[in-house]
Amino acid sequence: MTQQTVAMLGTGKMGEAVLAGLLRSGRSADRLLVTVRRPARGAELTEKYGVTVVTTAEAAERADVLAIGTKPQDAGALLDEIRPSLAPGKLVVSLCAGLPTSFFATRLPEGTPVIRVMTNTPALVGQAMTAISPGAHATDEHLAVAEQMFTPLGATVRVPESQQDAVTALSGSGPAYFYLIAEAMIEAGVLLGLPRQVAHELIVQTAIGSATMLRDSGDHPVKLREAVTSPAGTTIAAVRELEKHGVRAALLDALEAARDRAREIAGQAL
Ligand SMILES: NC(=O)C1=CN([C@@H]2O[C@H](COP(=O)(O)OP(=O)(O)OC[C@H]3O[C@@H](n4cnc5c(N)ncnc54)[C@H](OP(=O)(O)O)[C@@H]3O)[C@@H](O)[C@H]2O)C=CC1
Ligand SMILES: O=C(O)[C@@H]1CCC=N1
Repeated sequence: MTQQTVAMLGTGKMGEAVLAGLLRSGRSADRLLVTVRRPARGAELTEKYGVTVVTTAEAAERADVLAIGTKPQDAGALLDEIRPSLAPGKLVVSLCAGLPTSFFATRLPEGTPVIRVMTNTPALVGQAMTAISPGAHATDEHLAVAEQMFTPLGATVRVPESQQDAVTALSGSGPAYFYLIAEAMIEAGVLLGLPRQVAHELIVQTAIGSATMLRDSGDHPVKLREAVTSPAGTTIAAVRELEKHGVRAALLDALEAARDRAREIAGQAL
């Protein structure tokens, strides 16, 4: 399959992570266009990645794939800019949390194929988790184009669009939860008297080791946790505190809140 030209419309934290991931995976910079709201941001992206900054109209004309990387709240205004210049056959790929493909379809020319993806910032290091859902006019060929775009950035999975708000709560926001836990564990190390840098190194390597075992062993997390938890040992003393403080229930509530917020964002944008 030939490399398509991808335009990232709205290149902030997530757009940049995808852009960097695409370049890192071997896509050439001359197949990548970006649009920005502020010229200084455009200059920064060109200097860092060698990509071309274009107007929204140029992106709509030149790119095969238009990736929407604005905040959901800014997507409507962007679509108003795209609509007059969008030629038939262009694929629109939304990175936006909450917004259904119908949000895009109703604001773009009839028949425009739209794919909704939920990816995450580890795209920067080739470890993204991307969930892909086709909208009304997206064919298997369009899905293949989206997969060709995101597979080099990490893992991909196809999900029904109805599951995308849940996906957003789990893997879209997921890195933030792991960083929060890492931050808290490093603080605990400081509380226990370790130098901050040592605590940082211990927790980062422990996170990498644990994540690698989770992925590579194929074992359920319960089995891996039990293997660490010696009878009358140290781990069970900590686990008792975590359970006492409701960490499990907090995570259930937290992810439900994230899912609900995705729905609310959609409700506000429609
Ligand atoms: N951050 C994350 O981890 C994830 C984010 N997402 C989704 O990705 C999208 C972007 O999020 P994030 O990167 O965090 O947000 P940012 O605010 O960092 O990025 C959005 C970018 O869009 C730019 N922008 C807004 N309107 C326009 C326009 N009309 N033309 C060109 N550029 C425009 C903004 O410019 P300016 O700099 O002027 O504000 C900004 O650079 C959201 O929809 C979010 O739901 C999905 C998964 C994970
Ligand atoms: O916080 C957000 O809304 C975005 C979507 C998923 C991760 N970050």
